[in-house]
Amino acid sequence: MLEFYTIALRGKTDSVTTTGQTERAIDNTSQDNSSTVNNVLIKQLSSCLNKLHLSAQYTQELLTIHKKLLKDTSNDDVLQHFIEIFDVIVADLQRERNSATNFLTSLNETLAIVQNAVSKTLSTCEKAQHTNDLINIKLQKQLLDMTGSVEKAMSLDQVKVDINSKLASIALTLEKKTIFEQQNQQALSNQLKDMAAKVKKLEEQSQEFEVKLAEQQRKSMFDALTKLSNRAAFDEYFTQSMVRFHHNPFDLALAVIDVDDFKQINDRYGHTVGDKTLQVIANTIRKKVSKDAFVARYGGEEFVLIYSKHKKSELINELNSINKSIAHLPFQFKNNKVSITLSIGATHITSEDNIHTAFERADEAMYKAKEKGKNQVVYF
Ligand SMILES: Nc1nc2c(ncn2[C@@H]2O[C@H](COP(=O)(O)OP(=O)(O)OP(=O)(O)O)[C@@H](O)[C@H]2O)c(=O)[nH]1
Repeated sequence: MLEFYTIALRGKTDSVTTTGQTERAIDNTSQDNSSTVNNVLIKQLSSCLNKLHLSAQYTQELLTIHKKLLKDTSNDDVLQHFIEIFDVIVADLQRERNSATNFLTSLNETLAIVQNAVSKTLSTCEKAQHTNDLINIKLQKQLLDMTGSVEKAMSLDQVKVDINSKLASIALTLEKKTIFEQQNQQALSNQLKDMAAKVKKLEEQSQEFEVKLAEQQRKSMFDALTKLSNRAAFDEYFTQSMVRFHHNPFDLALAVIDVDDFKQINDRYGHTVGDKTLQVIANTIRKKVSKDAFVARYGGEEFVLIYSKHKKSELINELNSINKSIAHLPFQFKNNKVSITLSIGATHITSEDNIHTAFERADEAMYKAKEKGKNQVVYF
């Protein structure tokens, strides 16, 4: 993004300089410059957008604006679309922040309620202990009283009367003690039930959040337009494959596919047709490619494949077959039959390779295929 801003600023300064000059100065050369700057900016922005993972709603909005951006060429339009794109990105970041903030707030509230319930339960227990101690003291006093009365009694009748009255008091105290204990137990059990419900709610909230995070993580690895894995998923898969390869070498191969003259499709038939074409190409590659190969949209009209079990000749055969399938697709735009071809570069990974050298070699092979007239596979 920083890189992108720098280019944007440079583009803007250039355009400001030219507007202050004479009419002749704003000639074809400056228009060419401005359009080149716009193209560089759009390319840079497209690459930044490919790395962004917004929600479905905002991805759709982004795609719509991106389409307009590719179509409109005037400086004002391009600038306006850039602003719209930034607005969408900011809105999505705000949404994500709100959703995380809401979850954390509700988690905090529930935790506070649970903490409150725990201290209430502890204080109820302490109070109950205190009341129990008081009742026990009272009972001990009543028993002591009874012994004293027996000692002080002058006749058996007086002993009988005294003992009966003291026993009645003791029975009353014991009855109170039982009632108190029952009530206390009920209150404790209610508080525990309440607490269990709160903890359950907390668990449910955490699970919901986990599901949301997993879903977001899953979406962040897919390309919204073609439904293939995206560049982030490719980077992760390729890095892991490289680690496995260097640990224990196997037939690891990489293919870079670029659609030939795709700009013409956009320019002649519009970006919606361009998008649909990319979807059809992606679906065909997905159907034709071996089950164990990994397929991703690298960005724009570029796709990448990673193979783990193909030797050179099998690999080239499969890539040629994919190329043929695409070339035979019956595209028809505005009553024109159009044939679409691919330039494909492929290479096997060697023990000297890292992810960059391997990718560069496959990319160079793809450019070689373009140089040699496109619609072919080149293996380096
Ligand atoms: N419709 C549509 N077009 C896209 C998308 N991403 C990139 N493009 C377009 O793809 C085109 C790529 O053009 P170039 O890089 O000039 O390449 P090309 O026309 O395929 O020419 P060669 O590579 O030389 O065969 C540009 O016009 C981009 O605007 C997309 O998501 N949808």
